[in-house]
Amino acid sequence: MDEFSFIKSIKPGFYRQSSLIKGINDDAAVIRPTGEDIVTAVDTMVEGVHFSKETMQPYHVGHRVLAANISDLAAMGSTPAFFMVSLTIPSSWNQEELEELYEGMKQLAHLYKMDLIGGDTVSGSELSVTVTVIGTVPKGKARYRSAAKPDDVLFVTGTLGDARAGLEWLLNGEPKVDEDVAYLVKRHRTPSPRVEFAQSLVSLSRLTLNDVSDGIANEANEIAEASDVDLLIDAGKLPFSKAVFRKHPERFEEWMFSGGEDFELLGTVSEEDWPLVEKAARNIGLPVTRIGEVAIKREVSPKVWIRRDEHMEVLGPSGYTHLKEKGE
Ligand SMILES: Nc1ncnc2c1ncn2[C@@H]1O[C@H](COP(=O)(O)OP(=O)(O)O)[C@@H](O)[C@H]1O
Ligand SMILES: Cc1ncc(C[n+]2csc(CCOP(=O)(O)OP(=O)(O)O)c2C)c(N)n1
Ligand SMILES: [Mg+2]
Ligand SMILES: [Mg+2]
Ligand SMILES: [Mg+2]
Repeated sequence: MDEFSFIKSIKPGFYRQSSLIKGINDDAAVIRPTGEDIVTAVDTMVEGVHFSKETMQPYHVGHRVLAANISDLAAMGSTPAFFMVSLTIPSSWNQEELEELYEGMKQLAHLYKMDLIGGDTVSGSELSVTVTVIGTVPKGKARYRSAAKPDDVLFVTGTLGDARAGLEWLLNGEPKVDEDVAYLVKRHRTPSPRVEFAQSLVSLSRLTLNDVSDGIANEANEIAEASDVDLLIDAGKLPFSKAVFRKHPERFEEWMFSGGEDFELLGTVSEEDWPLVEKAARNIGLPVTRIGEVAIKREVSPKVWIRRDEHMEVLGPSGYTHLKEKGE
């Protein structure tokens, strides 16, 4: 199948968003804004970096790459609307696998009423999928990393470290699959972006959000730096699943900080608004945990501190980093 018949095969039969004027089949797509602010983000998944044929089937790659992008929209408080897909295809991937990859995206697109409105297709040496997402947010309601203020409550949704534990089993696990393994692998392969949670907080006047892609050690430092404040995290309060505790009692704490790919939301909110955050989470059946607080900077540069009993230590940005220097 050549490039043009491939594009024909993935072109959606209908569009869901009324603001779309032109979708696939011209030089570019056209959207007519409805008065809300437009939010956009892009993330890439590359074979050998974000997945391998051992860790994911094509369906999971499709799901994971769109979920990672939707997660960035969620972290801005935005409602997803459109996505575009740029594919580099190696000769080792066949037509059926590519269709499965699109099927993984389709399921999520359906859930969030998103339209596929364009993309690009080239051949290359390994599979790379780049997804661009476009969403909307009511004017002035985008949720920035720079919004944290001293005395805010620091919170996180869901549980941490599960995706890393799922990856561990996929790479080094024993063949036996029990309920815990199935749960952890699912968390790695088909993460759920926390869109509804962020949307349900739209009435709050001030809220900080950042999604957990690299690990909270990185994301907490991003909030501290952007807001020029310190964050204090109570190590004993970090939320973890029974599955990760049972399978990796020695390693799960490290993975909660730097495992990454959980796609939960880390955020801060005023003490006064914290009960509204708890209520919003309860309404959609998503756990949210108060894990610490925001404080005035102790030193010149903003820092994240981990509190264990009465002992405090600095938490550096130890999550996943691309382009590491040699020897690191
Ligand atoms: N190659 C690039 N060119 C331009 N902007 C980039 C590039 N890589 C990352 N960015 C921008 O840098 C910021 C941080 O990126 P990243 O850490 O990947 O965010 P996230 O972890 O939320 O996906 C974002 O605003 C992103 O758009
Ligand atoms: C085979 C394989 N090895 C290692 C990992 C771990 N890993 C790869 S990328 C990544 C971090 C998240 O990806 P990134 O591109 O940094 O996302 P962003 O922060 O831009 O959203 C992690 C933990 C993996 N998922 N699969
Ligand atoms: Mg990114
Ligand atoms: Mg992000
Ligand atoms: Mg991201």
